[in-house]
Amino acid sequence: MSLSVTGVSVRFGPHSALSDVYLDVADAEVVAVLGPSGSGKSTLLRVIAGLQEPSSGRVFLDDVDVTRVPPHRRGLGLMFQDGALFPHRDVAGNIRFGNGSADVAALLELVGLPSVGARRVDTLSGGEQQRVALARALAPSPRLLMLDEPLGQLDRALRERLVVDLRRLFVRLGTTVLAVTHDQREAFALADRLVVMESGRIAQVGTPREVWERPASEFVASFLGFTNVARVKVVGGQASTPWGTVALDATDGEHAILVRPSGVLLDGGTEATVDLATFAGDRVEVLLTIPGAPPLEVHCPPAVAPEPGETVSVRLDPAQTVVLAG
Ligand SMILES: Nc1ncnc2c1ncn2[C@@H]1O[C@H](COP(=O)(O)OP(=O)(O)OP(=O)(O)O)[C@@H](O)[C@H]1O
Repeated sequence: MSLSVTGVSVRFGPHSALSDVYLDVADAEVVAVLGPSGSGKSTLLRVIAGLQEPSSGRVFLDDVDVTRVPPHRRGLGLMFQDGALFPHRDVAGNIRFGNGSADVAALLELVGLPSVGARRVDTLSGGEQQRVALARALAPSPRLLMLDEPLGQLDRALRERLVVDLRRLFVRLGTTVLAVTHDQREAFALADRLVVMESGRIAQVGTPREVWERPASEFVASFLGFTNVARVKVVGGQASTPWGTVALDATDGEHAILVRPSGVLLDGGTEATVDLATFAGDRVEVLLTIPGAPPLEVHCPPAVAPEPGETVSVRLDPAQTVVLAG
């Protein structure tokens, strides 16, 4: 099922939770909605589900205007944070709730939990409960599945395992999926395309690779965890950054740039002092200080990483310096 949101705004009194949002999702596409707390992610999902009336704008499912259609007649599968399971009922009873004719055994097989149908929900682990909630959302055979923090409360290792299962399941079912998450790694692993939200507006839409390689703005770059962001002046293809000059393919004038941590080379140039070195498995994340400049993050292979207090000299790799739009 395709989805189209056109010009949707939601106001709560003087506060705008969504401002003029446009979004198209193709049939069978998996889209993740990312953004800081309060940026409007849940409100967007609630508008699409019919749980929140927009102040203006429209929602189309397969090109049919459903803006005034009640939630239960939109044919969507919902797995929302507040749609918790009934802990004292058994798994089958939870899945059948509101889905009388559901094939419980087949749904449990689908989410990788065969033979728990008779178990009480409160005897299942957190990860198993998430799978049951997913089975319940899939029970009406929705053509658009909407998930709000599907792996919300789980620990990192379990999330990473389940996200792979989810991705496989969505590909197999061919369901269109819109999933809200605040976890960018989860979004990258799950989605064909990402929507990054900022204060009720869409800050960027693109494939995970596009968003990672070319963040559209300083906001998106910072949200993705990049710290080496600065406003620079470009003259004749040379950018003067607080950390030294670098060749930059941009017009003369002011630009916002991002230097990837792997694009800071420790082989000559501006002198810097190592402030912090944090071991992160396959790399060491090093924070450098240059007098008068913001901190500069660099990722080094563990074998060659400098120690705190050491002096190094840095050079910026033009291939890893990106111009940001906003
Ligand atoms: N019913 C409501 N009444 C008033 N304000 C609301 C209501 N629902 C949401 N808001 C406000 O709208 C903004 C967007 O909220 P929303 O829940 O969509 O954000 P979110 O991105 O999903 O955040 P989180 O990641 O914390 O869940 C917030 O500032 C929130 O306080």
